[in-house]
Amino acid sequence: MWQQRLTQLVTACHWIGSKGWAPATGGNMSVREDEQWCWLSESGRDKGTLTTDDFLKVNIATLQAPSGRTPSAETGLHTLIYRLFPEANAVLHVHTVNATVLSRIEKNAQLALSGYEMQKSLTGQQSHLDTVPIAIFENDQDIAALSARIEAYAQQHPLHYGFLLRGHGLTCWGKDVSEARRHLEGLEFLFECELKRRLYTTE
Ligand SMILES: CSCCC(=O)C(=O)COP(=O)(O)O
Ligand SMILES: [Zn+2]
Repeated sequence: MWQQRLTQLVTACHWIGSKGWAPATGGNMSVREDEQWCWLSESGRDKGTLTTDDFLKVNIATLQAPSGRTPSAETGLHTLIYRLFPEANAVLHVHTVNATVLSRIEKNAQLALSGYEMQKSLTGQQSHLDTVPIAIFENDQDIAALSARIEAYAQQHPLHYGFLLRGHGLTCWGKDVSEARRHLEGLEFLFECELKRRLYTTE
């Protein structure tokens, strides 16, 4: 099961690379093996050309990688998502221009998406008339501190689909690689629309 997920993740990484969403080694990706373990991209790799050998088995509770190799610098965000959301089986983190810029233009702690048909690309969304809040967290080089802030937020608010790191990028997830890809592509489309709307209108 997880082996198939990992193969699908490698394909997703190549797609992300072809879109230019993981420039200059930015981004990281993972899939869950089970309750205890996940497979995370090795730190510092070009994420658009990864193979299955570039993913490291990581303990979700301890963040340890038995191989001794170094998993993503943002391992703590992936393991947090697997701990918080038992239904999440794939996590994608990207550095898209739209996510990076929009998260700086929006000064609030949430980006409110509404009025877009493409909101329905997000699981459970049924109408453009609803508002989908996407949390924005201040970026932090201290990933343990950032994880603690995200965990505290998640205890008070619903946290669906993904979150933005201000000036950094988007982290999103799904019940499988296919759903995580749809959330990524849907959110990225919505971010681009929202950026353009803000450029061309004053509302
Ligand atoms: C030039 S990318 C800076 C680090 C980062 O934000 C990222 O997503 C990649 O880090 P990793 O350790 O996963 O390669
Ligand atoms: Zn990053």
